[in-house]
Amino acid sequence: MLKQDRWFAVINPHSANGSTRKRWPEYLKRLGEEGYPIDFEYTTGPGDATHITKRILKEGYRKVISVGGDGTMNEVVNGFFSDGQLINPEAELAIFSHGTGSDLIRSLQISKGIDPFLEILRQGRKRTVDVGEVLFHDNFGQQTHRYFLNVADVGLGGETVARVNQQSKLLGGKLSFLMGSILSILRYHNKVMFCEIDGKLIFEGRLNSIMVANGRYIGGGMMIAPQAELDDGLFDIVILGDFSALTLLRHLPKIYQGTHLKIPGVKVYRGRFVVITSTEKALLDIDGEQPGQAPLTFGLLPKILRVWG
Ligand SMILES: Nc1ncnc2c1ncn2[C@@H]1O[C@H](COP(=O)(O)OP(=O)(O)OP(=O)(O)O)[C@@H](O)[C@H]1O
Repeated sequence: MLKQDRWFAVINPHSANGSTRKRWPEYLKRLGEEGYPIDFEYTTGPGDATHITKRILKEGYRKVISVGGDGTMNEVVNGFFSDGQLINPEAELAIFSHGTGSDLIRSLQISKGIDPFLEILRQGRKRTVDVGEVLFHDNFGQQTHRYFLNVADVGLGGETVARVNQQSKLLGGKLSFLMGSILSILRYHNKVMFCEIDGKLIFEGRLNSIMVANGRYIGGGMMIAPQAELDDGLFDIVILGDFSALTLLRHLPKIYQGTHLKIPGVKVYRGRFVVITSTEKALLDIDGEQPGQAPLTFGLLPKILRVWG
């Protein structure tokens, strides 16, 4: 079989608290038995999934599987691009979610596990989805950029992810993020931010956080942008206003259910270009990773990436 017809899996052995390394051989065997022989490589550390993906796409592979959590998927998506363009516009991504949080597959309405994954391969269903791009300052103050499929946010989410990712996620994604969120809500101070959408200043003042959403879920299952569509060519921008910690904690169940948009102080907009600045240090979260901080400039690449599922 030619490289372009074979699947290549990029595997983060460290994901799901290390269980991915233990279980991959059994999944590989099953995939082979079902008629899907798979080439693969384990990542060796943060950022490696991007390098591996770029390399194999340049070698001629076209079908890539991300095996790990949301962080791995984000790194793999970043590997589809080089010099601001897709390395191969025909390339395709399948997501075998084996992490703790799994917010992207919630947005794609894919279930976890080898059987639903095999079903996706058998059915051959694909969607062409939008990809977000954000320019930001990394934690050393250098300007850099990153692509994302799901949700990027600034403010409380950035602080929560920084906290949760420093700890083990042995309690599972949902509980780890819930506890991280509660601790962060109690310690966080709302920040003055300015938000411009498609050239118009739509918000200036003190607020809790701004979500720039392509998908719907963050934080291990909070439906933060219930109306977002992965392929509508637009971001849903959700602003959580100047809430006190107690008010936010009271509303937390509504955020999990996606019924928070009617709460006074929550605002939703749609747009394609978003600029966010802050007078204070405001941390960025991209697909569950915390790579830097504001100022942020977002753009959307409409219907650009082929995803199985
Ligand atoms: N070989 C490796 N060793 C250690 N860390 C790695 C390795 N490969 C990748 N990473 C890093 O592991 C981090 C977590 O990965 P990932 O998000 O896929 O798993 P998770 O935390 O279990 O899942 P989720 O984000 O869905 O909760 C990422 O920041 C990634 O860069």
